[in-house]
Amino acid sequence: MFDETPCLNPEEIAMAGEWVNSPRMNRILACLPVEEYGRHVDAMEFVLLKRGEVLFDCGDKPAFVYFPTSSLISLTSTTESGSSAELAMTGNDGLVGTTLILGGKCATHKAVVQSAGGAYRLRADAMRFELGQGGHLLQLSLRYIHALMTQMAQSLVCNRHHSLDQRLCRWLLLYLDRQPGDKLLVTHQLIAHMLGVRREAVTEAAGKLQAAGLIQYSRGYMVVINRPGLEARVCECYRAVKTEYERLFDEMPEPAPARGHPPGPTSLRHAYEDAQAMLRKYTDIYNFAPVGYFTLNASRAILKLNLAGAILLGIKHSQCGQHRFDAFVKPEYLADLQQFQAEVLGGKCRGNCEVVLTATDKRPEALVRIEAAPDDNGRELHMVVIDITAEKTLHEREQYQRALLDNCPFMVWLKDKESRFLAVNAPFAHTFGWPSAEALEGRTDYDLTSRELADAYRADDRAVMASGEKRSFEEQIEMNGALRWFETFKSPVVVDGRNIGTVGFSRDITERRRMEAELRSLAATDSLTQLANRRHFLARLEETHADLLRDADHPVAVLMFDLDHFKSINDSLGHAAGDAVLRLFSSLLRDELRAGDLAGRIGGEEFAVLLTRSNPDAAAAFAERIRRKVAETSILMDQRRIAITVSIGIALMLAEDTTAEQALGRADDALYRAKAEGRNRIALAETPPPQQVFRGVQAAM
Ligand SMILES: Nc1nc2c(ncn2[C@@H]2O[C@H](COP(=O)(O)OP(=O)(O)OP(=O)(O)O)[C@@H](O)[C@H]2O)c(=O)[nH]1
Repeated sequence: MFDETPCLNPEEIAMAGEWVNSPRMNRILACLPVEEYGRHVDAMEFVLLKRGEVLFDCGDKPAFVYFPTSSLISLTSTTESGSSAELAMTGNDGLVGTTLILGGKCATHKAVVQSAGGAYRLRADAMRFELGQGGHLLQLSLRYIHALMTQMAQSLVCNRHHSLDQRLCRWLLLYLDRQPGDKLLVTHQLIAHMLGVRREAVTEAAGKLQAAGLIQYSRGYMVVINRPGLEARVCECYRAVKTEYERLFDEMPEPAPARGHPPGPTSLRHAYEDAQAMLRKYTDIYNFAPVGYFTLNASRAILKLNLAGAILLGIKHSQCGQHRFDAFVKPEYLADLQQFQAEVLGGKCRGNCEVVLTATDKRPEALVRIEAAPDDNGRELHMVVIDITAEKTLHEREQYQRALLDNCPFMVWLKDKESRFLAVNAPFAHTFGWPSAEALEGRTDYDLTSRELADAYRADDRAVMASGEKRSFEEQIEMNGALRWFETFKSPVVVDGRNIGTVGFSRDITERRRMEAELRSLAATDSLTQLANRRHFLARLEETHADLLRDADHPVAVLMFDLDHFKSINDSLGHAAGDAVLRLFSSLLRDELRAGDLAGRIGGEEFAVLLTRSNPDAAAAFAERIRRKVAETSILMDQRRIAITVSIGIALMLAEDTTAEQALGRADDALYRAKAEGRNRIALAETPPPQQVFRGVQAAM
């Protein structure tokens, strides 16, 4: 029938290339509502058809339905003797594969590419599924078949009753209406074939049209240069077909890019561009949304889904219709999903449901939140599916972190670089008397404490951020009327090498401090007398000596005391009585001390006293007061009155002393002398001269 084998010449490629890229160039596809269009487009495949290519032959089972955009397809019928004629032609006005739509198994005609160009094709099974949905595509397809039958019937009438000139005009105009541009890549032989007449007759008729200035032809192609002239000359068969085709598109509810009068190539192109722009926008929003969009029918077959949805399920975007959503849901969640669907379709207001999707080869199991609404008829479910696995994991991790923080015995806080609290733990909020940790978020130290303290904390934070170093300190803060000790650690929070805030830990160490003080005191105290023990007394003696070396203007006196004949008390009355005497003497001693002075028990019944900022006279007066008080005191025990006396040695600590114990040694020597001289008396160490010290004391004795 065609003298060329299937091919594309450069001119055809240029023409096709100009038009190939938009499914909306096909008027049926352009008439589909955007939603339905979006669903089909993904399943379609673009093909560049070569002139002479047979899409299917009579008796074939068509594997695809074609929606030509810039190609033109002839539907032809061939007799047993081999002669053929064109039944109808289909271009961007329709589809090829009507057998499928009408439910037939095999094609009753042949579909052959008459003019090379582009087409989109949909697999037969996908088309059947779409037709089964009863949507706009079905309506349009049936209407198109009606228009096609009109074209066939009109061709039959025309071929029988009208002149070849008119038939040629009809054929050329039908051709032009179905493909872009005004150029027809046809030979006289081809036209003759299509019209079922001899080539010479076509050449003659074409010659007339060319002579009338309506067309121009050269070998292989024809250009229409006066379309109105052709329309004036054509018979009514063309207009009958055209009217039917316009009705097909005009009565569709959805606005189509091409309406009203037959669009010329330019207006058609604009309409396509607008439609394409709108589609691109819509498709982008729909497909690149960060959540999955799904439309399910009553049995939860996926009618439509976007790119994110396809990725979530691990299926191809074009595979909608082949899957049920249930296949991706873990079985234990199916009942809830079904109930959710029933409630949504039944108009009950259920916010969402959460189900777990089974793992795919691209991702592990995913927890998704589904929000849904019914379509207008309450039959389909429009779902937004959000993968909340990460959100849930994050939430759980936050709960763990919160538990960790709240159960931490420290107060913990995080501050931004403006010293605003980003997070604090429950102990922190509790310590400052706030109802919850959350209530402190966004607040500052100025909301918690005095301006002065808040200023200091702010300065600390800045110092930590500026230096990038940790800081720790102990401080005493008045809290609820009581002074409490806190130990605080602050560190910078570093992200990508920048200090963006601080993290702090603090704990109340009031009790620890109290215990430490108690331990220190216990370690320094003689348990029997509650005076300083020997170790503590000697330590203080050392410190005092060091002070004296720095400041010799404040003399220090060291006194040694020893109870006289103490052994006899022990021996005669027992050890407990001896202890009682030691305690009594200690209390007498303590009563005479000024602040800054220290008394210690440095041996069994030996005591020492350190008098700071003293002088020989004052030290002697102190010693004398003690001696007299002891002598005047007696203890009644086992109905016996026990009299006690004490001997005392005094020495001044000298700046020349190389050790503190030298002064103690001199006081001990003086004590020894006091004992030797008869006890119950005071003796002053050799240096400084004794007469200075004893002035007035001797007189008292
Ligand atoms: N009850 C009691 N006795 C103690 C304690 N420590 C030491 N002693 C006794 O104190 C006595 C000290 O006796 P001595 O050193 O001989 O001195 P003294 O009897 O006081 O005689 P002079 O010091 O020379 O007057 C001993 O009997 C010790 O056992 C103590 O903690 N309690």
